Amino acid sequence: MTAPFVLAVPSKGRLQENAEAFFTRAGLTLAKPGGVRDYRGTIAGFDNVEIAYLSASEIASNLARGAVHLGITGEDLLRESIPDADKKVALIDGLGFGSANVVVAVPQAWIDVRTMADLDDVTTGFRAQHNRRMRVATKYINLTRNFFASHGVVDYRIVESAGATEGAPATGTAELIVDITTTGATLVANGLKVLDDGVILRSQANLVASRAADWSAQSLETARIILDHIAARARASKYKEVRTRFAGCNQALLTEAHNRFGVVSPFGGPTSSGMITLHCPPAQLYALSSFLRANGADTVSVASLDYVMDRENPLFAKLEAFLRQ
Ligand SMILES: Nc1ncnc2c1ncn2[C@@H]1O[C@H](COP(=O)(O)OP(=O)(O)OP(=O)(O)O)[C@@H](O)[C@H]1O
Ligand SMILES: O=P(O)(O)OC[C@H]1O[C@H](OP(=O)(O)OP(=O)(O)O)[C@H](O)[C@@H]1O
Ligand SMILES: [Mg+2]
Repeated sequence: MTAPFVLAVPSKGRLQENAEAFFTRAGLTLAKPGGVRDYRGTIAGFDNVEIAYLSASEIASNLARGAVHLGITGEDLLRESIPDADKKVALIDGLGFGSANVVVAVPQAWIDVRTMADLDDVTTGFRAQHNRRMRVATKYINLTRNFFASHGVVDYRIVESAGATEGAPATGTAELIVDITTTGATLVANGLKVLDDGVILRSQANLVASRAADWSAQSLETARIILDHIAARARASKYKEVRTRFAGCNQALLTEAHNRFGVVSPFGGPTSSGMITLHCPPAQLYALSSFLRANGADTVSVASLDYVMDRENPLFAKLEAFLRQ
């Protein structure tokens, strides 16, 4: 039997539910044959796919090693744990969930410290005055080093923190922190503020491909089918389907609709009786239907799309381009 194609899915934490819902929306039904506690799964209808349920950070390291072909994890974990990440993994698609920023935060009481340049001044002053360097609590060691270096900040040292990082300044184990934040509530609760230019990374969950995985012809074909499902769903959710028929519907009108509302006509121009099917960005639906009625349409119907299967698959194209590099 040939080696299976391995897809890594978050097994816990805040990415888990969203990741499972994402595959379901794409028409890929994940199943755990051994019950909820099983850390191996399958996709209904795929014989040769193995789902590996792992934590978000394990998914990042497995992608780097090539132990999984595709996986879902946070960009923060990829950039932190994989040196030269863009050579080892391809971020195929941002998924619109798991959004969080990796930030530099200092005590709110430091009213004169608003920017990284201000931080540079105080770290230098601190070292001169106390004869030791300011401490930065974080688990994002590599991101912190690179970001501080790019701002010329050198008088600091990192105190590795595995959890409750925001508490470090109050408990006296560090002067400032680098951590991930979404709502900012944890920072505020701990009397901290983000520096104005202190956003290191805007992260979200991504669908990620590994270069080091075993990309046999069969694995590539499996990836193509999985990405085809995902692309069809992504394409469908960008548009609503708009249908109408009226005598004055012509190519000039469609060109105007395209330019004004971002509308596309996937099946070509209107029929001889003026029948047309359009795809329209959701935010432009009312404006488009007003435009069509002003030009003679009596009725305009709007429907949601589940899937749009195009010949082109931009996600698979990205994977192929990455593996060719
Ligand atoms: N507010 C947030 N705080 C932390 N992580 C977030 C947040 N929002 C989104 N994430 C994303 O979720 C990823 C995993 O964090 P989460 O806390 O959900 O998992 P976890 O089970 O704690 O993982 P691990 O055990 O590996 O730390 C983060 O690396 C980040 O990409
Ligand atoms: O900006 P906020 O919306 O307040 O979210 C940020 C907090 O959430 C995360 O912790 P998490 O809940 O994952 O706990 P953990 O550190 O144990 O993983 C993160 O480490 C912050 O502490
Ligand atoms: Mg966590």
